[in-house]
Amino acid sequence: MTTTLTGADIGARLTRLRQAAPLVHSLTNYVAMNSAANVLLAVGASPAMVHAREEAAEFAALADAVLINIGTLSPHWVEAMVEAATSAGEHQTPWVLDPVAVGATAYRRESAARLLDLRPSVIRGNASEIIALAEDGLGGRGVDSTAASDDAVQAAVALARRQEAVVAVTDEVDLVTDGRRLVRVPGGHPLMPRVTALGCALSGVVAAFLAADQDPLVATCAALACYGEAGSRAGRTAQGPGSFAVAFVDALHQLNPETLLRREPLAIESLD
Ligand SMILES: Nc1ncnc2c1ncn2[C@@H]1O[C@H](COP(=O)(O)OP(=O)(O)OP(=O)(O)O)[C@@H](O)[C@H]1O
Ligand SMILES: Cc1ncsc1CCO
Ligand SMILES: [Mg+2]
Repeated sequence: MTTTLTGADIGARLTRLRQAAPLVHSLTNYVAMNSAANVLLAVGASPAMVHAREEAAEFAALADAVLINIGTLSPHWVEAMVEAATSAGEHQTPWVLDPVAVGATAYRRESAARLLDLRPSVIRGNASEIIALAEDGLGGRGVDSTAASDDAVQAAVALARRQEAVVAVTDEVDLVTDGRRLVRVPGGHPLMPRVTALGCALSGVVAAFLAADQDPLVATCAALACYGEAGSRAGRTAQGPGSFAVAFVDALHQLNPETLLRREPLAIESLD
């Protein structure tokens, strides 16, 4: 059975997010911190980049959603991430894991495994990262993907079933699955992977949408669709990666439910 998610459905979720202005506690990497905060503000959320171990649990308890990104790890950060994820679990606060470059080193794999045990609501990565997580193996070229989202369908479904979580794989066409349903989200622009940390910022946007929705699969699709729409719009005026980054934040800020009405409905395919 296939149902759909229309542009109006996505617009309604964007409106809800902006009304709620969710506080997104972000433990993200040094590269992403500033751009991710600006992206979250542009979409209508309230970012806080708080990563000291001494306050991570307390802050996560205040937040509407939590983002944990392993991009620039060190032991103190990992302990803070474990504290924040544990606190999010205790408070039924949704949280997103971004497993940056998880296939690259044993330290990343071990740290990601500890975080997976704490049950993220959503895992968002590129194809190489999702394949590495699902197969507990190697993959990718540092933080960049060497695979396409279509190569990661089986891995994403298997990981979603094993973790009882939503898994999102981003690429030219994004994939979202909770192990029972599968959605393909087109959109975006080829300059997006040429701007660092746009994927990291997207994981924060997914967290913001989760805070305002009961269904994490639908919330994730809405986040990806809004991001893709803003990316397509920014690509119309950008001269290259530098001006794209600026145009993209402006496009996210200008995005409104009316502009989303023209989007093709997304098919929610049942895997049962
Ligand atoms: N070739 C492409 N065409 C259109 N959109 C793309 C393309 N590649 C990636 N995107 C979009 O870029 C955004 C970021 O996804 P990407 O897969 O680059 O994340 P990532 O590899 O984790 O990024 P980073 O590690 O730099 O933060 C997503 O919205 C995705 O849809
Ligand atoms: C470039 C880079 N290095 C570590 S994290 C990061 C941001 C993109 O994932
Ligand atoms: Mg990434």
